[in-house]
Amino acid sequence: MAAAAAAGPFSLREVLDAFRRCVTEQREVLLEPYLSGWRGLIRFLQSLGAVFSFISKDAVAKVALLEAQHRQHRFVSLQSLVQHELAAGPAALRARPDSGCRTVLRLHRALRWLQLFLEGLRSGEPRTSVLCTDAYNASLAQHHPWVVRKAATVAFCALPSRDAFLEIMNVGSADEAVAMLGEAIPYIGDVYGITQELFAEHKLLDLP
Ligand SMILES: CCCCCCCC/C=C\CCCCCCCC(=O)N[C@@H](COP(=O)(O)O)[C@H](O)/C=C/CCCCCCCCCCCCC
Repeated sequence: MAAAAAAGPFSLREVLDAFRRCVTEQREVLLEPYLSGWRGLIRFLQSLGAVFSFISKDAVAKVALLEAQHRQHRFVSLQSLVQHELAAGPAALRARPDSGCRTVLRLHRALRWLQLFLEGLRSGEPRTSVLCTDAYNASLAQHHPWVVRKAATVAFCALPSRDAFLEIMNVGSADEAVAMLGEAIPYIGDVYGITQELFAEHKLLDLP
């Protein structure tokens, strides 16, 4: 938990750099920058206040689980993690509530939410709660029970304005922030696309 909650202000540039460093020439997704990108995002979420703590706690726990596996097995990439866990057989993997694969899958779905949300912010729509709800309904919501969906949509009403979001990104003027979003979204989309293919290839997109 401590590592994922590391101090320091949010910087979209750092998150962008982390996701840019994720993808290798061989189209592998490196675990270290992937987790670093998530740690940056979590820092942002934690700065939004207690109303979002049930979400950040879940994200912190998932990143911490992957950090522990990264330390223990020295996985370099998502591909090596998947290969290692599949070696025990698909049935054994499906039975594990603490597998790296099911944890990555949850973050992977959240990455799709992020991609859609950032696209919305870039589009100029000022109502962040609407942007966030739309992105959520098109991604994570279908995997969450009613009570989580309800709590999430209530929390979204407490989101700061679009202008505040652009300021918190810490990259200069609103125009510069929007430009950086345009730069960041394809990197995030690339990581999402490669992970989606990897999980589809191994029939892991519905891990319980
Ligand atoms: C300048 C713009 C930058 C935007 C930065 C956004 C920062 C967002 C940081 C983190 C995103 C949250 C990641 C949430 C991961 C959720 C994983 C998940 O689906 N977990 C559920 C299933 O887990 P298992 O039970 O199967 O282990 C779990 O039940 C979830 C519980 C918490 C509710 C999750 C709601 C997620 C809403 C989407 C994030 C909204 C954040 C809004 C902040 C802008």
